[in-house]
Amino acid sequence: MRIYFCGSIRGGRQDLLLYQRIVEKLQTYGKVLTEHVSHGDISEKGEGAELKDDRAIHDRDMDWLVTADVIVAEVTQPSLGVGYELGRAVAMHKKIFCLFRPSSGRVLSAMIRGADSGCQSSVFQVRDYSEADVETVLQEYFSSLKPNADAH
Ligand SMILES: O=c1[nH]c(=O)n([C@H]2C[C@H](O)[C@@H](COP(=O)(O)O)O2)cc1CO
Repeated sequence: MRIYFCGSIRGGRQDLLLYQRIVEKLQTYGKVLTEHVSHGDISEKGEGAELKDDRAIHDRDMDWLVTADVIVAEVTQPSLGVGYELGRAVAMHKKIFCLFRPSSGRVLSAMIRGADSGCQSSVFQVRDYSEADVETVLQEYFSSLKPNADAH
């Protein structure tokens, strides 16, 4: 399974340690295309600071998004890039799982929460969770996916 993980970079790196736990868990289900989002050496300046120009980052990520079987996004730390990736993924009819921590004190954007139709089979799902439960929540989601998603 090809998994595209979305997490804040220029929106702020406060949740980096949690992204690392998420990516580690996701790697037990398949290939994480955007593993770099969890790398501690990428600051809130982004990869572009040393490595790549912004167009190269955008085009590479969109190519990965096209090939992804499922998108997992940690949406607690607001990020324009994550919002953009999710909008593009919706247009591609991808399966999307968003994770939000109410304990942050933030209120999730209506454009993300409102994209979840509320039914369990929705292709766009938003899950409220607490940090301690992140692995369990991911396990529940991946075991609910149809077996043919594993074919890649
Ligand atoms: O350097 C980067 N590399 C990269 O892959 N991204 C992608 C992956 C992340 O899920 C998302 C983060 O967007 P933002 O930087 O606006 O928080 O955009 C974003 C940046 C910087 O904007």
